[in-house]
Amino acid sequence: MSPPSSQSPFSSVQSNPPPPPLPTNLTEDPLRKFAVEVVEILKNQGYLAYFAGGCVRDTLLGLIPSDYDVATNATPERVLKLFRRTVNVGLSFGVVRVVAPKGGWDVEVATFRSDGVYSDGRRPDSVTYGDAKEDALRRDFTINGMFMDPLDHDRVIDFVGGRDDLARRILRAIGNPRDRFTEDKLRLIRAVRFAARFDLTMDPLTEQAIRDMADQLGVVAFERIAQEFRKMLAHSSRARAVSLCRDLGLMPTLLPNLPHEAYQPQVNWLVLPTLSALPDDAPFETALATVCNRLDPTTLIANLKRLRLSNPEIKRIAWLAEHRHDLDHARELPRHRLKRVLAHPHAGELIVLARAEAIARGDDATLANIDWADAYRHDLPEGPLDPPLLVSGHDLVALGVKPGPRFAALLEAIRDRQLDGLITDRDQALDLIRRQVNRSAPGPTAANSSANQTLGETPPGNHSSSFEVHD
Ligand SMILES: Nc1ccn([C@@H]2O[C@H](COP(=O)(O)OP(=O)(O)OP(=O)(O)O)[C@@H](O)[C@H]2O)c(=O)n1
Repeated sequence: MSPPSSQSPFSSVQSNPPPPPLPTNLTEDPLRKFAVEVVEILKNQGYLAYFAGGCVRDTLLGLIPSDYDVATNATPERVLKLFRRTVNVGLSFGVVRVVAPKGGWDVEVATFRSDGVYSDGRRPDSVTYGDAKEDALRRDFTINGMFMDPLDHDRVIDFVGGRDDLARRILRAIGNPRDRFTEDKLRLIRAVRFAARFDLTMDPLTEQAIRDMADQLGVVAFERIAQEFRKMLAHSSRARAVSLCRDLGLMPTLLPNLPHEAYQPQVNWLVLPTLSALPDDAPFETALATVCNRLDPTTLIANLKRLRLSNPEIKRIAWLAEHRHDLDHARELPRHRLKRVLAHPHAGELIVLARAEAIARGDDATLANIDWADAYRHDLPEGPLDPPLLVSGHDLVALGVKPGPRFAALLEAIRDRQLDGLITDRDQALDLIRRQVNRSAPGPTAANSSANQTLGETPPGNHSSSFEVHD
């Protein structure tokens, strides 16, 4: 490591005009203020220190960075000594997390380095501390390879042409794309995420390298792939991201067993217009349910487990997938069934998904049904869906029903009728049971099996009541 120097080593670097003044919401950002303090402390000790990577890109795009990375020529050991609250997040890579004195904020400080061989296709086997230029050249894309000096009017230090590419909206790997992707295969999907998120055109060489190496994405741990996929699907640019994954051949690794059109560029795939029709802030679960729309439940769950989703996430997506068409004929659905769907915690998300699909299909009749269901949902009373039971198990015994599975089914059917607005008092409920018991005579066996058959869930669009008694 060269001795600390306060003189800029960047005289050979293309000198960029300082970016326009930062918007007030950025200068007031407490995380940025803390990151500037970190740079200041390093510089006061005679070290070089800059903002690096994604936070520079975001600032130049006028966005508020969600995190700040600082690159410096101070060794990790020096960084650990200079700051009181630190976490050693990757000493072998020269990375130290510096935590704000009162907590709440942290900034990763990394020593300028060049990476050794990447034998696992994900991380370098070793790193060598170097200078800022070497540190820029080891990074993935030109837009992510810039530094910024917040103490010198946000001067941009750009060894890789990132500023031009950002201005021309190009996503380009630094140096030879194949080398960058060979080093770290996760970059294959990061490229898609950045291109979609910032609406960038892919540089042809970078694009060709992704196409050629797409099947190597699978060497990366699924947790990491899933993190990237999740970020893509949670962002409003999700349709372009999924379309790029398809066009570049990444889809089979992300989600195997999708229908044929999910992997074939130029083939009409309804999922893409549906993703475009989702609201910008739709959660990633809604988007993933959209992408997986034609998977059978078992394959769907296998895919979601493979992506290492949590159980609540899997349940949420599986529920959306199971009920995705329930509202297409909402006006014709038995009320108890409609109310149960609409009272579900994810009903709002289901409406969003069903609406987007109807828009994508240009299906105005279905859209009208979904809008009607949405209005109906807002008119539903707050609080628990199920009304108080009008009859009890004792009543059923008194009426001659033998305890067993039929008990629960009969009580459920009474509730359904209450929800349908067909019965409102105890006498009506008792009468209904009496008639059901009489119908089921001559033998309890016949009665029980008929009740079991008819008291199950009614399929969507099926008009028959779940109770066998006809008014
Ligand atoms: N596989 C990777 C991951 C990261 N980086 C470098 O490390 C920086 C920080 O990485 P990360 O925080 O993962 O991404 P960001 O660029 O900050 O993007 P995001 O806002 O999505 O986190 C990147 O800008 C890039 O310079 C890289 O070269 N190769």
